Amino acid sequence: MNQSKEQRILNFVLQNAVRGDPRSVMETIDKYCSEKEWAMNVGDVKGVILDKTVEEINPSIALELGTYCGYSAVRIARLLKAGACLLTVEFNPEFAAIAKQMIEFAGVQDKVKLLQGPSEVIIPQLKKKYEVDTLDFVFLDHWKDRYAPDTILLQECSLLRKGSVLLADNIIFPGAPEFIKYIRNNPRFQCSTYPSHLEYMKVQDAMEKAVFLG
Ligand SMILES: O=C(NCCCOCn1ccc2cnccc21)c1cc(-c2ccc(F)cc2)cc(O)c1O
Ligand SMILES: [Mg+2]
Repeated sequence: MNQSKEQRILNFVLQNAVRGDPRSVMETIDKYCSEKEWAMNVGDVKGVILDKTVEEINPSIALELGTYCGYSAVRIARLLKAGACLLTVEFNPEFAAIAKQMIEFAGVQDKVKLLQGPSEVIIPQLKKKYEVDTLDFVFLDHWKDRYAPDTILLQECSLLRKGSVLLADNIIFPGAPEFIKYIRNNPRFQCSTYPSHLEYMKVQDAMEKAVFLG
């Protein structure tokens, strides 16, 4: 049975990156996906916006929706302080299996908890099953039509507190129009837009940051 693109990305990392070195894993994925096969990692350009946001917040507890191959999980986890944790949610079991290996190879597994399933099921479980109080940071990078309903669900589950920061990928391409309409007109969020480019392409994209005001 021939390999998936995601398996080829993982194999390239296992053969070319330095075990235990998150920066090496990120660079190797970016090299493969810019030179050989495009893939929907947040990438090295938007990745800098993600880095700056994580460093500014210095979260104790972060949630990522959309793990994929684990690129942004490695990217976020490498910046987390001792004792901090990233919960990352992946719907697709094959992608989750790839990401688990990627996260372990990078050596950040002690900071990352990978949860496989749909966000609408997992978000309501975060408090009781995963012992979350409130989230300091949420990175939205999953189905673009789930950004708005999941932002509402996070509020309904009391998972946001005054100052919680959401960062959403792809608000230009593929786009998340319902989310933008919801969040920019909502007095409970302070929004800012970070124009950028689609991963590995010269196509315009942007990230949206939304601070929950409580
Ligand atoms: O579609 C994208 N991401 C989402 C994946 C599925 O996510 C499903 N998924 C993952 C957890 C999770 C939890 N609950 C429900 C669904 C859940 C995505 C797509 C593109 C893109 C850009 C140009 C193209 F020509 C084609 C595609 C770029 C991106 O950066 C993306 O992030
Ligand atoms: Mg994305």
